Amino acid sequence: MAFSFSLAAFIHPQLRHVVAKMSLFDTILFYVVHLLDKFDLWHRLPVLLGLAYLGLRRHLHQRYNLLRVGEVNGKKYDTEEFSYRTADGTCNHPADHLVGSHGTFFGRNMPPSTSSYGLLEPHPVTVATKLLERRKCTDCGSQFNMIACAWVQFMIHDWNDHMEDTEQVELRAPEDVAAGCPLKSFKFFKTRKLPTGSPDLKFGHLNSRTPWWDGSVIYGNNKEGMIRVRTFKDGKLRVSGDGLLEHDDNGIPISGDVRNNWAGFSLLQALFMKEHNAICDMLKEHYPEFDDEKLYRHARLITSAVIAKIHTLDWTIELVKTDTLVAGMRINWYGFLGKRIKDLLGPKFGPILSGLVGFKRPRDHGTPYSLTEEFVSVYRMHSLLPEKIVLRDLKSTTSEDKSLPIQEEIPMTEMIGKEGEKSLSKIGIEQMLVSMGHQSCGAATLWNYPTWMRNLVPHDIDGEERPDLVDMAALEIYRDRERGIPRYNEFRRNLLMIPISKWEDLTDDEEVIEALREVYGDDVEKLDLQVGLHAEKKIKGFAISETAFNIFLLIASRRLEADRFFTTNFNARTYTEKGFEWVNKTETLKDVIDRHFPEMTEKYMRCTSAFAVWNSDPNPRRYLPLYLRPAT
Ligand code: HEM
Repeated sequence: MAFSFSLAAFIHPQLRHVVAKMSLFDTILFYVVHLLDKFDLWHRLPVLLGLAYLGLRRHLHQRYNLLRVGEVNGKKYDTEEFSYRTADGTCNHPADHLVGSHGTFFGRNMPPSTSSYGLLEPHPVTVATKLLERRKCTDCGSQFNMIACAWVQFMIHDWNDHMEDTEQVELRAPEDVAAGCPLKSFKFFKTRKLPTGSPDLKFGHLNSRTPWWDGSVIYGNNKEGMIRVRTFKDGKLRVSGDGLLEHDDNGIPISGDVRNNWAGFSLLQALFMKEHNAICDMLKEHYPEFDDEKLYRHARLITSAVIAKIHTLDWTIELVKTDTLVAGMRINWYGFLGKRIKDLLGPKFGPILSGLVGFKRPRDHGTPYSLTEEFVSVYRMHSLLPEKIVLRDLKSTTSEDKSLPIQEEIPMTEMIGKEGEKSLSKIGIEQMLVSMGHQSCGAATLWNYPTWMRNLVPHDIDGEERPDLVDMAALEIYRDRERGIPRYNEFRRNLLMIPISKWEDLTDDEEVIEALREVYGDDVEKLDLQVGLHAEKKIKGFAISETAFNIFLLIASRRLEADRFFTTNFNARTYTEKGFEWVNKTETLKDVIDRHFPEMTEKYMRCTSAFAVWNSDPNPRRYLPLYLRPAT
């Protein structure tokens, strides 16, 4: 009794209630995680111990942070007949054809906010003006470049977008900040809110994109979208002669997703449509009996797996650049025993030893797959976008460190939407790709929200420009509140993380603390999630906050392990022998770039990953095996 009392006293008072709902086993795991959190220790541990911490934390999130929103009442179907990714994301879950399809509910990682603060408390435009708007562009150094920034939008447009209502809201800038705001007021559509029919979470929002990692950003989210991009010849997609996207008569790109596009995003769409077409050529050569439909279906499976693999083994490793995370992400794909053993023996030894990918059945931990409201919030990374694109002169000779002289600086406003498409076609795919490779992207910090996004022309779902401009910085604060996302401290408690009790727990930056006090007083509970995520002290090597990372830890695994085409059907039988080989041989974005532009990285890239700044140093050679390394 005395023992359990003293243990309870060890837990942060605001987290004691979470233990009440846990099993004894989970309570013990939670104590271990909490102890390491108290001393801010896990990321300083040697790789193996750090991995053990992440394993325990992920287990707890799988048990306590997956909430079902609404019922999915699809049918059972013949999984053999549907051994391909459908246009609208149906027929992936083995027992319910609707799970994860276009137009289903977003799930949740935690209950909606319980705070009593109003939608306008403090006013979103005040938060945007005093804490978010960029003062001067802070970049990510050599860690992350503009390809990495475009990549994350490329992923978001594969996974999620909220359906809108037909009713509009208007936000007016409060008088004391209005003079500093490009828009004194702006209008936008409410998020569409629907009853779920379930007693716990009564309302929910619908996802207009298929949440599976199915490449819908290039293939579309339904049948009409798919028809738009296909040539219906040899399985191929429509790509223009200059290697970029084709456009319709209104100047809108032909691609799976065209909303709020910019040149870098379109470029990645074009690159992976080319990848799809190259896969079609390869398949046709080896399987001449395949018709257009069969070529398309197999090429889609293969391309989607290549994208998922690059995100897991290349992009994420650059985002959270520590030895522990390199090991963790590789274990997600290949397992603890590594690539060589998996290639040799197959995924025989379960998810930890052989990886989540190829596991014999998908796992959803009792909650049907969807992406979540909180996942969307932690991916609000518009501060990665710069004020201008720095174009490099490819005609000049590179210096020894592969640096290139600057040819021109183009404001981002000329790189977005239809105008951006025109700029890109003048620049061309190669110059744009190399230039993006050489430019560092913005950092996820306060006072770094792009100024041009405070009077942005948003698109509708068809890529048409809307008449009402929006202040995105303020809109994002409003969106989280409107969707019931808990504020920062409640969000952390729900993620079993230690909440802050004073501003100094969040940051050492005096200037930031002063500004937080000006907007929120001393009430740390009022702090908006976005502000907290951007203000939080970062773990060494992390380009994002630890709070955001904990959502990634859960969902990055879930996107793989819940998907039939990354588990039961991740094999040569479904992908074809040659297709499976294609996925196995592609590890990084550099591999894809090398395939389509054979001389580019050799000539212009010095660093190891195509997501780092290209003229920066490659990763140093390390002799100690990864699992034996001390903390980074
Ligand atoms: C030029 C580039 C971009 C433009 C013009 C743009 C614009 C927009 C707009 C207008 C919205 C909808 C706002 C609303 O009504 O709620 C949005 C949503 C969003 N954007 Fe971007 N964005 C860009 C790049 C990015 C990047 C680089 C990221 C990084 C992850 C990103 C992440 C998101 C997310 C997570 C949402 C919320 C989606 C949802 O509601 O489900 N965007 N963006």
